[in-house]
Amino acid sequence: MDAYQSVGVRRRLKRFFRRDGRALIFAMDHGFEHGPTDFEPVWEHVNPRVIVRKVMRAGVDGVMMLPGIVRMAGDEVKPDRGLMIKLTSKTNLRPKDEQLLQSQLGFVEDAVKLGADAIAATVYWGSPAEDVMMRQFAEIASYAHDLGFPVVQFAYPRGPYINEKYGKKEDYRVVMYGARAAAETGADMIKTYWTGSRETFAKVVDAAAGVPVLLSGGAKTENPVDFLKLVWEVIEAGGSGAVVGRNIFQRENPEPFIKALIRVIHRNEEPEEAAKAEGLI
Ligand SMILES: O=C(COP(=O)(O)O)[C@@H](O)[C@H](O)[C@H](O)COP(=O)(O)O
Repeated sequence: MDAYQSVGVRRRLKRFFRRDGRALIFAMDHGFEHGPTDFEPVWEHVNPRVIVRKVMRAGVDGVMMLPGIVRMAGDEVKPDRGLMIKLTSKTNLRPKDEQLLQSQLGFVEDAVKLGADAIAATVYWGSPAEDVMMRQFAEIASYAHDLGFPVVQFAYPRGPYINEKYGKKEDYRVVMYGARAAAETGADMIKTYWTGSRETFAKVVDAAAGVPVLLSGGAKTENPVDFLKLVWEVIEAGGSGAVVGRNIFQRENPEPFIKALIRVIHRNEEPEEAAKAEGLI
């Protein structure tokens, strides 16, 4: 028989994924991590209740937020969607070299009290502060697993040595390394960068050895079809979906865009076809 906790981890993880094993998750930690200027393109979305209501209506599978935003807008998250609460972050206000550390800003108990279905933390693999973030992740994961909660790792290679050795943090060799390190540290879901091609992203998925790998959205693309194409490549590479923030909340009318993303992720529709069906082109 399974330990009780294993059942909890599996059940909660399923709240994010549809039967196809894929998910579209809305990310909204930007007010803290990038600053409220990220919301300026569509200022009404600075209010989490407004944007969360829209993304729920459009059909996202889950949301990711920091604890205080869950307190403000958690009631808007429908009970049949996954709620991911992230317990580490950093502001953009720190001195640059200290931005290679994410600090813990909440505790597993807080996430449990707020009704989390999964608990997330970032590790900047290769950062001078890697040791601190590894420990944070280990402590969060150990306690969360004990209580039956899955853990999500934002596995981001980042730091001066990576730049020196690989030229950029999106080099597939380091993204793949980060994904592997996430799997080896007990992550139940991994969020990471796009590596630039289907072939290289497929290697990242392989390196994660069965732990679902989701794309971290990135900056908004002017042409919505370009982002749909990117997500299409992720799915073709064996990725399990995407965690998307700016490409959703920086659009004046995010609902048809989300519906098009759902068509690509869950119905295997080609990007142009999905965009046409939702009136984006
Ligand atoms: O991971 C984050 C920031 O990463 P960054 O330091 O900007 O590379 C999160 O703030 C976001 O949740 C994540 O980037 C997803 O949001 P978008 O990139 O799609 O806006």
